[in-house]
Amino acid sequence: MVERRTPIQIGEAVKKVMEYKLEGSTEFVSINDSYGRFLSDDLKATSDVPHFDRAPYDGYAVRSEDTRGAAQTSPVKFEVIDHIGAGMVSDKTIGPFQAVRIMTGAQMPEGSDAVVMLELTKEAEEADGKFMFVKRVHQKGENISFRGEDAKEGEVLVKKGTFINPGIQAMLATFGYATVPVARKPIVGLYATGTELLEVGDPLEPGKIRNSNSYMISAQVQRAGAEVRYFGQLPDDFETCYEAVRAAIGGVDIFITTGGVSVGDFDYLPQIYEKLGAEVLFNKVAVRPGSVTTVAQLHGKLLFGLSGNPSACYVGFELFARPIIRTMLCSDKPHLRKERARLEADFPKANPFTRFVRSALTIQDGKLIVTPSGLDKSNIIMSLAGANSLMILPGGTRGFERGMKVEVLMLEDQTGSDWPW
Ligand SMILES: Nc1nc2c(c(=O)[nH]1)N[C@H]1C(S)=C(S)[C@@H](COP(=O)(O)OP(=O)(O)OC[C@H]3O[C@@H](n4cnc5c(N)ncnc54)[C@H](O)[C@@H]3O)O[C@H]1N2
Ligand code: MOO
Ligand SMILES: [Mg+2]
Repeated sequence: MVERRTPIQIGEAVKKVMEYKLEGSTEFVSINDSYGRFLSDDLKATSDVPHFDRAPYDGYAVRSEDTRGAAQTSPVKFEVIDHIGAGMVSDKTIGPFQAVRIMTGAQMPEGSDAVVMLELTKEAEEADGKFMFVKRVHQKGENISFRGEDAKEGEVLVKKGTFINPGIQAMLATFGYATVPVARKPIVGLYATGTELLEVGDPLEPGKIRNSNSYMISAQVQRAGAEVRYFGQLPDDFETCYEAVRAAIGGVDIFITTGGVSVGDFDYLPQIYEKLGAEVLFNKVAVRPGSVTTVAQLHGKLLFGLSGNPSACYVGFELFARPIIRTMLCSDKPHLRKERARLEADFPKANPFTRFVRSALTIQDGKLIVTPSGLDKSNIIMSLAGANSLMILPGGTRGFERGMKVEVLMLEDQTGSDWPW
C-alpha cells in the first residue's frame, strides 16, 4: 500500500531543521583570499583612521589666525619653510606667518591648523627665501582630515557573519589584517540519484536525461557560501545507494541527495534513512514545489533529501539547506531576505499549498515589481535561469492578480533575514 504522508507547514518544517543548526568555526585566510567569505569575528578598528591629522588637499599648512584680515585686496604674506608630500613628516614647527607646502595625505606639521588650497595662493620667490600670499580668511581646522574622522580605535565596524565585500577588504587592509578570521566553509556532500541520469558529456538516449541537479545544487551551495563535495550520480538500486550514502556521510558537515524521496517503487531514500537509523524530521511539506522534501538527522548531522524534480530541488535547497549553511557561516540572519513587491502578472493557479514561484524581481520607478520567470511546474528547468527571487503565494487562495502586493524572498542578497515567516 502506498504510504500516506502528512504535510507540515513550511514554518514548522524550517524550525525543525534549525534545531540541528551548528555553530560556525573559524579559520584564518590570507586577505588575498578573504573576499566573498564571511567574517567569523567582529571587525574592530585597531587604530584611529587616519591615525594623524592630514591634508586633504595640495596646498599650504598654516596657522589660521595668521590669515585673519586676508582679502583679495590685502593678501597676507607667508614664509614657506618646508615642503612635504604624502608619507613625509616635517620636522619644522610653524611659527607666525610661516607655511609648509604640503601635498594631499601628508601629516599636518606642528603648529599648523588649516590648509590653504594651492589654487587660492600666489607664490613668490625672493632673494631671502620662498613666500606665498593668501587672499582669504581660513578658519581653525579648515581643510584638515582629522585623526579618527573615519574610524576610532576599538570601534566595532562590521559584525561577525557579514559577507566580505570589496569595502570590507579595504577595511581589513587598513587595520592590518594580513590574515582574516573567516567562517570555515561547511562541506556539503552531494549525490544525485536516478537510473535515468546521463553525465553531462553523454549523448541523449531514449528514456534518459542529463543530470542537471548536481550542477544546479553545486552552484547553490557555493552561492550560499559553502563548499561542495560532489560524489557523483547513483542508479536507483537500494544497496548501491545505501552503501554510497553511508560511506559519504562521515566526511561532510551536511549531506544532500537529489531524487528518490517520493513514494515511487525506486524511491529509496526513505528506506536508506531507515536502515541508517536516521530520524526523519519530515517527509512532506505544504509547499509547491518541493512538497516531497525530506530532512533527516543522524547523530545531529542533517541529511537533506531534495526532490529529483529540478525546480522542487532548487526551492527545497533555498528554504531548508541554505539557512543551515548560513548559520555555519556565523550569520544571525541565515534566511532569505523577504520584501514586498507588486505582482506584474496574473497568477490564476489555485493551490492548497503555499507556492514559491521562481520569479524575476526588478525595480521600476523606485518600486519593487515581480513576475514569474517562466513556467511554474516542478519539473521545469528553464524558469530557473531568470529567477532571482521566490514569490510567496500563500495556499488556500483562488490565485493572484496583477497589481496585488506579494512577498518575495531574494535569492541573491547577502543581508538575509532572521526569520522568514
Ligand atoms: N504518487 C505520487 N507521485 C509523486 C508524488 C506524490 O506525492 N505521489 N510527488 C510528486 C512530486 S510533487 C515530486 S516533486 C516528485 C518527486 O520525486 P522524487 O524526489 O522521488 O524524484 P525522482 O522520482 O527521482 O525524480 C523526479 C523527476 O526528476 C527528474 N530528475 C531526477 N534527478 C534529476 C537530476 N539529477 N537532474 C535532472 N532531473 C532529475 C527525474 O527524471 C524525474 O522526472 O514526485 C512526484 N510523484
Ligand atoms: O511538490 Mo513536488 O516536490 O512539487 O514538485
Ligand atoms: Mg520519485
